[in-house]
Amino acid sequence: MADDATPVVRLDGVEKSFGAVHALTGVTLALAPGQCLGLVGHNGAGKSTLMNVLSGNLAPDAGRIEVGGTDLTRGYAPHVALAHGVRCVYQEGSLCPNLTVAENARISHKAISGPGWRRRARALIGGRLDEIFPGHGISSDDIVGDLSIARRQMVEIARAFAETDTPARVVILDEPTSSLDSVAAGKLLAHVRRHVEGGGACVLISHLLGEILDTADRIAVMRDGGVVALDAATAFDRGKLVAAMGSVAEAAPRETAQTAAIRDHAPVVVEASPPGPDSLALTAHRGEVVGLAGLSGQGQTELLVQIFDHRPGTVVDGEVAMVAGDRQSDGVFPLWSIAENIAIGSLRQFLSGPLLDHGRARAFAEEWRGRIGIRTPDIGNPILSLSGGNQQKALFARALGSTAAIIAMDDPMRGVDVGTKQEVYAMIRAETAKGRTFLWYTTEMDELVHCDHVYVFREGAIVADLARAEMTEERVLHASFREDA
Ligand SMILES: Nc1ncnc2c1ncn2[C@@H]1O[C@H](COP(=O)(O)OP(=O)(O)OP(=O)(O)O)[C@@H](O)[C@H]1O
Repeated sequence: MADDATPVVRLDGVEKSFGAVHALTGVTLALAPGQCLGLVGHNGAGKSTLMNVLSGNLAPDAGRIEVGGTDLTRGYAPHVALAHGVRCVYQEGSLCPNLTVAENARISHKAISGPGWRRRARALIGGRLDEIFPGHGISSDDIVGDLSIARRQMVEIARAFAETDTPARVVILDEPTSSLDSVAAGKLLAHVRRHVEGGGACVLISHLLGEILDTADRIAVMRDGGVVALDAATAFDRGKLVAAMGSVAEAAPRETAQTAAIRDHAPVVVEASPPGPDSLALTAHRGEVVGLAGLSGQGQTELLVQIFDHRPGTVVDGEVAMVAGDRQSDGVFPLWSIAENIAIGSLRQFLSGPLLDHGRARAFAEEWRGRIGIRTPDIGNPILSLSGGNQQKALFARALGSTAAIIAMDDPMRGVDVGTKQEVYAMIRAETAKGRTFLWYTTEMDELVHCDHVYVFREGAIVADLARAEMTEERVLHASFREDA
């Protein structure tokens, strides 16, 4: 780490507003070569907006942008940022779904052109994927839209680190591990360290404070559009970060005794079985929190969808609501308002004869905005005006506000800040006390403590059923890999 070197990037007094929302209120931040800067803050704090300014996608209302000691403020744009080696892995993904992995690599590497470009694009992206995520299972000829969200995230990351005519001087990673399981996340974070130790620079945005503390050299904490703390990573611990972000204390996992009693209740999902050979079957009781774990893409989402759809062969006693993890593809209605996105899960409650009572639907959404803390000046604004984490909160509100007895959650905490997570965990506990059942697929190992028991998935089958008392990260990982692998 070279603290005294010329900053590779310097932002000075950057301001940005969207109508009444002051997303950035005068941010000054420098990044040295050979440094990983961790950036944390609550949902809507301004992290993505700041990175969109740095990558040239948003013009600031005021302030200066310097790259490599040169003032580039006037005319700064994505192609200027790229030409100066500033790369960005976007939270919502920026790949073209109808193109192949290699074609997507070609789009951001214009130096690959002329005869044989396809072969070179394949080699470029394939090589980076092999280096960062060995065993990734992605072909350079795969159509991006056919890949799981985790694999799309891997391609996006490999593309940002790939180098042709300009080196990757600064790689901005906006919640890069949100869809990766713990094994793939570990590979990425090890690569980030290799990158900075080789003289590159990274900005790492994450709501997983452990990975920030373990990976970053310096940490900046943002709150309400400004940087409120900035220091060496060693000066922080989890508690200090949480306090600087203005978040709430952590909820305790529920008692094992409570868990045992639930098994006496009637099952609401009976023997739901994924198609994999020799699979155990999933059973969930009234008032139970059932975890689905394992490496990502092992059939967890497919089983949730099977239960959500009440497909033949699955006995489900009650209505099911789903919280989508891949919010861009399966969750938000992008042309609708925040209020409409929340109320759509409960429309029957708002029927007045054959007509919809819009006033009641809006009041319902307004109530949920307060309960789950969606940061917006107006619930009638478009859903896409919300930060990523706040969009995810709207999806929670849609499911929790419905009358469904069973809530299926597909890795639902992607992009949700630590404070909100604690509030959602508490809401889940309160709802189970009223008899609701939760089926909860998570790629965050820490969340499994909130489950009564956990099914571990491997290659489309359930291979283990771990009770709370016997659940450790080691056991989950052990079951996630084949004995002979
Ligand atoms: N295009 C936009 N139109 C209107 N408001 C926007 C737009 N983009 C961002 N905002 C607002 O700016 C504020 C900062 O959003 P930003 O996405 O930067 O937050 P964030 O810290 O990245 O949050 P998260 O952790 O949820 O990703 C939020 O209040 C958000 O609603």
